[in-house]
Amino acid sequence: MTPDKSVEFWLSAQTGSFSASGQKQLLPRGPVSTLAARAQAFMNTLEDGPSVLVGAVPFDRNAADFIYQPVSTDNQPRLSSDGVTQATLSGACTITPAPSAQAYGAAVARCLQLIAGTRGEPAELRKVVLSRTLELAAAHDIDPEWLFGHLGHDRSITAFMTPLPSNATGAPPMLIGATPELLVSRIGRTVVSHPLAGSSRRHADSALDRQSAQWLERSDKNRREHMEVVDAVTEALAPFCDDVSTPEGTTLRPTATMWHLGTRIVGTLKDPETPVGELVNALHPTPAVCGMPRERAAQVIHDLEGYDRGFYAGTVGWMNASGDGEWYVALRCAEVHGAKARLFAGAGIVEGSEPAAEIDETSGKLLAILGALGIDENGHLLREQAA
Ligand SMILES: C=C(O[C@@H]1C=C(C(=O)O)C=C[C@H]1O)C(=O)O
Repeated sequence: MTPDKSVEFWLSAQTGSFSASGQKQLLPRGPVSTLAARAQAFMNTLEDGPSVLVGAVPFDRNAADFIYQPVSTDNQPRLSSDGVTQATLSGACTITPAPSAQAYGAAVARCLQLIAGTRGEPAELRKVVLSRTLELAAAHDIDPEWLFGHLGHDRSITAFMTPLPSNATGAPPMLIGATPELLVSRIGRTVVSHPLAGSSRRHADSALDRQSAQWLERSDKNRREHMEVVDAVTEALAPFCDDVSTPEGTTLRPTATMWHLGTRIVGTLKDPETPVGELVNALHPTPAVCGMPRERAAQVIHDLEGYDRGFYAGTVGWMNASGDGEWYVALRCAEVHGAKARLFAGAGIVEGSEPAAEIDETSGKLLAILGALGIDENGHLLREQAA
């Protein structure tokens, strides 16, 4: 089944898809620290409509989220892209990298100096996730459902689409993406988080592809970076859960364009009343998208990136009156508004990172959304893909 125009919110995972139509009532907006309390107050006074909230939390913990009660919700099998025929944007488009790849490389180099400069200090910087963006201007409006529909080609990811706040009248901006990363889910007492950190590119040639995966598995730098994220998530969940464990250990997680190291972390709530909003607050943003220590890394991101991430590297999901919910990290995504889109990708910078490799890694991550748009990083049309 292909996306329905009246639907504004979609999450389409391997296990099935969840969609929500219409916006009935906005949750009073606020920072993530008050999310659980606002959601609770909302549910307590709810008179009609679904007892579900959907939407997005921005990267900045102090910025206001955009979460609402929809008019109706639906659960279906995973969306397939089978009916989606037009494979590329129609007409010419231009892409302006912001920053340029070269300027991004310089920011990575600066970041490495900052990391080295704090070595030995009590709160030394160990990791900063730096991102870059591509500004796309198309000849015609980009249809959010069309783009979302194309993301279903990659069955390893969770495709998402959610509206964003807007001052203007007309269709709101949408955040649309193909995330491989679960921030946290809470169903009953079971809590799951599946952080990723450590990446290498996929290749069409199968021998090269295998080599890239093996390199990642054996890379000490990536393993260390990954374990630090796993430790941080485990520590953040520990106060809420009895037995936090990693049943499968660390495994290779492929998407269509990237290899990642991933670890599924599972716990059982001590207090069955703990709602998912409280867990989102405890975890967001993890070092997979911000860095370590969190506040110091967030400051470096603010100083070096030079733009507001908005909802990129935030979290997108749903929660209900029982406190259940699923929240994914908003990655491999674009903010789409009319004929314009802004695409985002970042990479974790640690001691030993190399600017050229981080430029290449972010290019690989951008391919998730560029491929769905049918263009390359320069805005050139890719060959007509099989739909
Ligand atoms: C920041 C992004 O990805 C994150 C960073 C990763 C890394 O540095 O290895 C891996 C997966 C994600 O947690 C992104 O896709 O923009």
